[in-house]
Amino acid sequence: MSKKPVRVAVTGAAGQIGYALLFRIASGEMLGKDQPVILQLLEIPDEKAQNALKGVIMELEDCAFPLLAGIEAHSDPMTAFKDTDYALLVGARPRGPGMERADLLAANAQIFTAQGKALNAVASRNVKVLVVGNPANTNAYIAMKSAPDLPAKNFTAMLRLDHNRAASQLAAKANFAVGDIKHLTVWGNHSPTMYADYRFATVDGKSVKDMINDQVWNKDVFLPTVGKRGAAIIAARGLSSAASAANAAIDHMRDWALGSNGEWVTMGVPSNGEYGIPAGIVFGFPVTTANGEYKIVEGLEIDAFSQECIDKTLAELQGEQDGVKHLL
Ligand SMILES: NC(=O)C1=CN([C@@H]2O[C@H](COP(=O)(O)OP(=O)(O)OC[C@H]3O[C@@H](n4cnc5c(N)ncnc54)[C@H](O)[C@@H]3O)[C@@H](O)[C@H]2O)C=CC1
Ligand SMILES: O=C([O-])CC(=O)C(=O)O
Repeated sequence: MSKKPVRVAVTGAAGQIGYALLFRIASGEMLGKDQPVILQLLEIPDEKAQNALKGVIMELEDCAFPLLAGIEAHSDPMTAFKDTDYALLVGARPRGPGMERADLLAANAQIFTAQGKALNAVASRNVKVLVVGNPANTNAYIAMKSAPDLPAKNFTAMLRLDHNRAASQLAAKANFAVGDIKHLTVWGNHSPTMYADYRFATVDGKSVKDMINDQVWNKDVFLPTVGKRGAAIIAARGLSSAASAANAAIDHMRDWALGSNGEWVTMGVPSNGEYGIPAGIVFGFPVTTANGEYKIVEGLEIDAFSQECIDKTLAELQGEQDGVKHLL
């Protein structure tokens, strides 16, 4: 018997990430090749954006995806999020050259109070929320705080792009296949302060740290390369990363919904006090996922250098949160 369709809301659906994301969701890459989906697409109530959304919908129709059980266009989050099971909050202003993601807070924060309230009012009580719009951790925090009737744990931020970037840099450095790396993580904020940590990573049971054995490369090359990759892409493309961001969003939601088979993945999730991160801060952690739930990997040793990195990214997140207090 075929499965009942689930509802997937995507905001910013006519934007560049939206264009790289929707077709993959509709083809079953996110929730499985046996899971029908109804897409609930939100764009701003502006003629140009709504027209662009119509065009995207025409293309989705023209793909004749067997799993696409319905498509809706919306201009109001209160209708877009009705009964939604999954919400991918992508719609927000991207940064341009010379900006940091935190510079977007003023422009984007209000989007996430409104959308948090709408999710609180009309979404499925089990909705799984992924915030992609930047600054992603703090926007997820805002949405979570604006939705007091939904479980806080259901609000997550995207650090998977950073995780994937780190895996790729390590594979190139130590000459292994990128898909073979296990136990990698990225701690903290989706910003240049993030701490990509390969101390526990292995390939075929061998330690990646031992294979590389170069703390200077870690500190002076690897961490800045991963941390500033978004800016490097903006400098090269004139636009922020879109296909790789969409791919990371698919990875994040797929693993959350379908499980990571014991493997670590990185998700930005509200802390419960793990590793000394104050409760409620949306922080990148190593997690494993099973049965639609994630679990933070606990008990890892944090050495002095790692603690310094974690403290730095935490301080930045606390500063961002202080800056949005008046909205909550
Ligand atoms: N967390 C991450 O790893 C990444 C995050 N991003 C962020 O994702 C966001 C979207 O990026 P792009 O798709 O490249 O931008 P874009 O400008 O191409 O598209 C954004 C779309 O969102 C729409 N939008 C704006 N406000 C909205 C609202 N209140 N409700 C619904 N739709 C709304 C716009 O009309 C536009 O069509 C940006 O904030 C960007 O910085 C981008 C890459 C990676
Ligand atoms: O850097 C940006 O502004 C877009 C983004 O978040 C990324 O590519 O990591």
